[in-house]
Amino acid sequence: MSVIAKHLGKRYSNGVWGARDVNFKAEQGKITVLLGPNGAGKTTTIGMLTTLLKPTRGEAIVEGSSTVEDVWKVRKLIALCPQDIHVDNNWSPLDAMKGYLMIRGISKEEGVKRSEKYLKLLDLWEVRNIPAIALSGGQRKRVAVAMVLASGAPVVFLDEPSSGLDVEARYVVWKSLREEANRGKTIVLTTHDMKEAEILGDYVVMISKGKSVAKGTVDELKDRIPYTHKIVVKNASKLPLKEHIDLGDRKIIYAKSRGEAMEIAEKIDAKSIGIEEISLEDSYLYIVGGVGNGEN
Ligand SMILES: Nc1ncnc2c1ncn2[C@@H]1O[C@H](COP(=O)(O)OP(=O)(O)OP(=O)(O)O)[C@@H](O)[C@H]1O
Repeated sequence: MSVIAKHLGKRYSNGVWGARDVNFKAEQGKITVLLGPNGAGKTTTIGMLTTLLKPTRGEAIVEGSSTVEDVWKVRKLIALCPQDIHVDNNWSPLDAMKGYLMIRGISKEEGVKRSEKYLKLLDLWEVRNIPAIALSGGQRKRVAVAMVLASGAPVVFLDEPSSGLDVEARYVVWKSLREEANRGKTIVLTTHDMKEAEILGDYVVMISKGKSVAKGTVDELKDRIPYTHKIVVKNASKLPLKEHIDLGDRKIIYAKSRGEAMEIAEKIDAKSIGIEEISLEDSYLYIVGGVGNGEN
């Protein structure tokens, strides 16, 4: 099952372009991550891919079917975990899951089986009978993730599935998403968290100001930056070097090798200084910061 975005754009009725030109292909058995800051157009893109929003331009295609012309065909193939989740306050996680699966046409017996499996997988078994009003925000979020994974839909979209989760809960969600991808699901998720994209993304699509500006595996995206290491300087008011990125609490200088990084580091007088290999965040700053070439 594949998901294709082709020059996808959406202009809202107030004239704002939520997305301008998004292009990518999400493949079966892989986790495709749409990575971008607040307001980049990730939710708008997910809306078009899931038939909730009609594109103003371009095409969204799920397994060969257009999300505009074949709405119901597409809807049968997909499940969506939205950014803002609503679980009825009186329903327990177990009831909510069973109800959701029933609506999706899954038999009662199978629904119970799947609910149990995914509540355990998402570490919700202990709270399965507690009314949702008594759950934490993170537990509610995990209920929603459990629902879409249990749906059996071959294509799953998740809009910021781990925002608001603590470290432990994030790992639980990440592990369950990886298992589902390994079982052959096509997973498309959004995040603004570089670490999440780096850990989870088999394929990462960087979105900036409504456009997909770069895409590829994490390693491919890292190769777009002509550096291998960075010197991270904390609490330094001034640096003797002109070329650095100022991130407020940290200042970053890039180097083409560990040796070069060590040479630069020796010249800097600061209390806290470290040398690190470059990460996806550096690649993002390089590409989205306008130094790299845009791509579509
Ligand atoms: N219903 C709407 N009507 C008008 N403008 C909208 C609407 N929804 C989103 N926008 C605008 O479209 C742009 C993209 O928003 P979108 O929610 O898609 O971004 P995002 O990348 O998902 O951001 P976040 O990480 O904050 O969720 C923003 O400028 C936003 O203000």
